[in-house]
Amino acid sequence: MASKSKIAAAVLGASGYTGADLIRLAALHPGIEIKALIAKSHAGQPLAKVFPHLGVLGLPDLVTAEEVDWDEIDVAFCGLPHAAAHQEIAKLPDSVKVVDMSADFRLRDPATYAEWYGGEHGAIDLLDEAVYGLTEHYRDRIKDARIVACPGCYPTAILLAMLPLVKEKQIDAGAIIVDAKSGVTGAGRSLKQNTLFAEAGEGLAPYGIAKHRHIPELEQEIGQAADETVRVNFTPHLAPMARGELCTCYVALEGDATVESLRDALRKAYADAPFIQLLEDGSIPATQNVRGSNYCQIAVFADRLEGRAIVVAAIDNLVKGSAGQALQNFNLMFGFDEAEGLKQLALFP
Ligand SMILES: NC(=O)C1=CN([C@@H]2O[C@H](COP(=O)(O)OP(=O)(O)OC[C@H]3O[C@@H](n4cnc5c(N)ncnc54)[C@H](OP(=O)(O)O)[C@@H]3O)[C@@H](O)[C@H]2O)C=CC1
Ligand SMILES: CC(=O)N[C@@H](CCC(=O)OP(=O)(O)O)C(=O)O
Repeated sequence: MASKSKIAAAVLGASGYTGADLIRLAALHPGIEIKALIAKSHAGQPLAKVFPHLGVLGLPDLVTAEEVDWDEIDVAFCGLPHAAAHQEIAKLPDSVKVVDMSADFRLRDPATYAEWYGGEHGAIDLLDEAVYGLTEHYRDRIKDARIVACPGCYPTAILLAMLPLVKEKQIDAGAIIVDAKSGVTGAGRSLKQNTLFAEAGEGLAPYGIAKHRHIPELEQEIGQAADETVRVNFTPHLAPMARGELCTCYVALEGDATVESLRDALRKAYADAPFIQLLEDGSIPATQNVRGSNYCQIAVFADRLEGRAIVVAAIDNLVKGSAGQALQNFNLMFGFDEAEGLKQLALFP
């Protein structure tokens, strides 16, 4: 049993990459007791066998969701593939709060979900109660939510960089062009040809050009901030590294906006944000500066093209882009300091 002062947590998808990083972080959180680790094909195995680096924690073996006594669980962190996530979350009792790292509750319009995710949403009734979990922009709503839908890793970095500029009308919300790179852990732990070392290890290639499923998520959030329908140009690339995400955003300035006024907008938006690091001395955001940490580095640069600027954001896809942000949202939902359990710095170099 969890001691009364601790929140009892279950991790759905404990044999996946987001699940593993969630366990790594949550196990050291003073207010959490991890009570159940849930997997599918790995159910029945000791955690130490699935992830030897987590064996030192002495946590229970992996089980199926059916084996868990959900009356004992206060919160479920969900690191399941989309579609499977909403099916499993719909089975949980209302007494369990949910921090979902999948895409299933991010899009508010079920028709948009069906269009981009290749199938009808099977838990539409739960969509209404889900709050978008971009912590820095939804704090008040996250505090009272039962289900929090953590953003995708690319949208996390891009929206953190873009939303303050859109809200302050510093940039044209309908003319944002994003060139993004992700490490291969972004694709999960299951075997895929394009993430084999031989095929990803020494190359760089775009994918999902003009049709990646993070586009509707970006358009939903940027459109809401701009109060108009927008289209976003977004091209992700698979980069030869395990972790990390770098998003370079090319923007058109509005009115008399300048590089300085863009920096002012970001400074104002993130004055009280413990994990946003604004680089204003010419330093360049880089994945190696945030690796293993919950920080997002953002910097604004002048463009040689008149009336334009370049905004660069870097995160670790498995921390700020999923498990770290999930824990940050958990902290708000359960009344902890937002940074509890997340204060470690990047593992550099
Ligand atoms: N990787 C990343 O950088 C990010 C991922 N996400 C999202 O988080 C979620 C998890 O991603 P990630 O950890 O990378 O994925 P992985 O492929 O590494 O892990 C998936 C996990 O889900 C379990 N699983 C797979 N299919 C089912 C099913 N049908 N029913 C129940 N459990 C199932 C697997 O169990 P088993 O191994 O036992 O079969 C495994 O534990 C996804 O929705 C992803 O889109 C979000 C942000 C960033
Ligand atoms: C490298 C890679 O494949 N990345 C994943 C994004 C992972 C992520 O953050 O997003 P979701 O939660 O929406 O899956 C992709 O492009 O689909």
